Amino acid sequence: MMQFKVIVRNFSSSSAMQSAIKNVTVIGGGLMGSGIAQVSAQAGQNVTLVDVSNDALAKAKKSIGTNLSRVAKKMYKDNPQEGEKFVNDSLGRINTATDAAEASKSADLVVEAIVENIGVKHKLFKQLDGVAPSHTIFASNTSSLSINEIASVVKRKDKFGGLHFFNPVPVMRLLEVVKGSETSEATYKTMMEWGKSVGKTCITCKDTPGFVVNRLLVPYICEAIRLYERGDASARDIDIAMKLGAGYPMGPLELADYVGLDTNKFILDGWHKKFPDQQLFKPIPLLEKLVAEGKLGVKTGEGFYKYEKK
Ligand SMILES: CC(=O)CC(=O)SCCNC(=O)CCNC(=O)[C@H](O)C(C)(C)COP(=O)(O)OP(=O)(O)OC[C@H]1O[C@@H](n2cnc3c(N)ncnc32)[C@H](O)[C@@H]1OP(=O)(O)O
Ligand SMILES: NC(=O)C1=CN([C@@H]2O[C@H](COP(=O)(O)OP(=O)(O)OC[C@H]3O[C@@H](n4cnc5c(N)ncnc54)[C@H](O)[C@@H]3O)[C@@H](O)[C@H]2O)C=CC1
Repeated sequence: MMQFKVIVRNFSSSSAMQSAIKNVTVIGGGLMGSGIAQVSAQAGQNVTLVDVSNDALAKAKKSIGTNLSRVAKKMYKDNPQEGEKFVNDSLGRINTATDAAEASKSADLVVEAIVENIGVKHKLFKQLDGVAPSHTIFASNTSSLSINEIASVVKRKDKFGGLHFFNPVPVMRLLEVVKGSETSEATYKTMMEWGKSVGKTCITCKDTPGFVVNRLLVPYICEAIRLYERGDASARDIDIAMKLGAGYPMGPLELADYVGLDTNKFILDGWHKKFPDQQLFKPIPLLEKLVAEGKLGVKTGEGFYKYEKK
């Protein structure tokens, strides 16, 4: 029987592939930013994790500590002392800050993982472009926006690309490396090398909506929400169906809650605006309702399901 086993690939500083990137600034300390900070620190890089919210930073540090311990337990199962050192060394490489401009002044790479909103991303990158060193590469972890459009506000368009991670970052092995129309070969090569250095298998994508994974995954999740909304099956049964019938580790509604219903809605709204005739991207009343009620999934304790608040 084929087994679906989640494999955590661990890259300590000693085993990591060398990367030209030593100092990484990760902007946005939510679900994704905290994971990106973790894998970078595990790989021996100096990380500054930035968020506008001190609460988010405190939560991020706590979850990084917990997740590093999970990694250490497996990596150093016969040597708990080494495991503790790995956790402390990795945590010690992560600083936190609330001033993105200041935090970018010493960065070789800035990875942005803030809210999926083009206006907010533009404001951030425009500000950083004026202060970051000229060699600094800018990357967005956007799920659905165009890398060219995000890069349109910076002068360093040759040093701008997409680095799209998957949730949970420490576990999911893929990194989509997105080349914008003006991303230079040198930037692309550095991004690919950096991706490998943080333990990911990198694929290359053009700057098309959703790149590879989300162009397939988001319509699938949306169709599942519509199926549930129509009352064709219960949430639980839809999820069981896709886990047992298609071998997915999570059902589509569980996955929507895991990704965040706000993020799902941002993606769908953006694509609907761009492609109003595409049926798959039409707004979903149930999704709108849940988001309006603040039921964003795991992160708020309720979405399609209820969760214990962490
Ligand atoms: C929206 C976008 O732009 C793109 C996206 O991200 S789309 C979303 C992509 N992600 C997915 O599709 C996730 C699908 N789900 C899964 O792969 C799995 O359900 C899951 C990895 C999330 C959890 O797996 P699980 O078996 O149900 O739970 P659990 O036993 O807790 O975890 C499995 C392993 O991962 C580890 N793990 C889970 N989360 C972790 C984390 N955040 N950090 C470190 N390790 C973690 C656990 O320690 C465990 O390790 P062992 O098996 O060695 O003990
Ligand atoms: N949730 C997911 O599964 C995935 C999300 N993404 C993308 O990653 C990005 C972040 O998503 P999540 O981590 O899920 O969101 P999140 O809501 O968990 O975290 C976003 C964080 O950014 C902070 N923030 C907002 N504006 C900021 C600013 N101007 N400067 C600094 N910090 C700011 C917020 O305070 C929040 O802590 C989005 O672009 C999303 O589309 C990509 C892959 C998967």
